[in-house]
Amino acid sequence: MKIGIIVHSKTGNTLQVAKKLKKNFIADGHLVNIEEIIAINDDEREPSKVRLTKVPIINEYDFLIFGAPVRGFALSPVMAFFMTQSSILHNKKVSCFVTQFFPFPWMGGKQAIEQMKSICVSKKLDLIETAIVNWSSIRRNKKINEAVEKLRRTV
Ligand SMILES: Cc1cc2nc3c(=O)[nH]c(=O)nc-3n(C[C@H](O)[C@H](O)[C@H](O)COP(=O)(O)O)c2cc1C
Repeated sequence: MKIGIIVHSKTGNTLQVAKKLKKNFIADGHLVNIEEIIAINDDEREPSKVRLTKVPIINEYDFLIFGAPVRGFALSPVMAFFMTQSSILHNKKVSCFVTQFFPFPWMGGKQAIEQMKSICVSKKLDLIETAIVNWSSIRRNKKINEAVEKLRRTV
């Protein structure tokens, strides 16, 4: 299967999880690309005002994984903008994950995932699985491995 891991990552945490996921998918025999979303105004808080410098073409993938950081108890505006404006084919299979600094999912991770879920519903995407990685958790590595395994099983 051809898998696209679509990532917004400023300080590298989300990208680190994406790279681990990619390694696992390759071991499972899939074709995998990481596509980074980059914005000129990465700190913009209003999704509709985000301006992207790099817009990945994602229609060629059979399965999409979206990965993004939590910003201000919500999904990063850059990912919110990309997912909302992107002309993704209806019924495409997707999974989503977020990374957040705080140790508990209710401190932004859950809210960000809910946002991703509602974008998927509005785009008629088939959302298969979601995962949250809490970066400051003392069990961070375990959480990364659990998220990777969870997402890996969905493909
Ligand atoms: C402006 C801003 C707001 C943030 N808000 C939250 C938050 O509400 N909850 C949280 O747990 N982490 C928050 N974080 C931390 C990031 O979600 C976390 O460090 C994430 O793993 C960064 O991912 P990246 O390295 O891929 O950019 C925030 C970071 C920034 C820069």
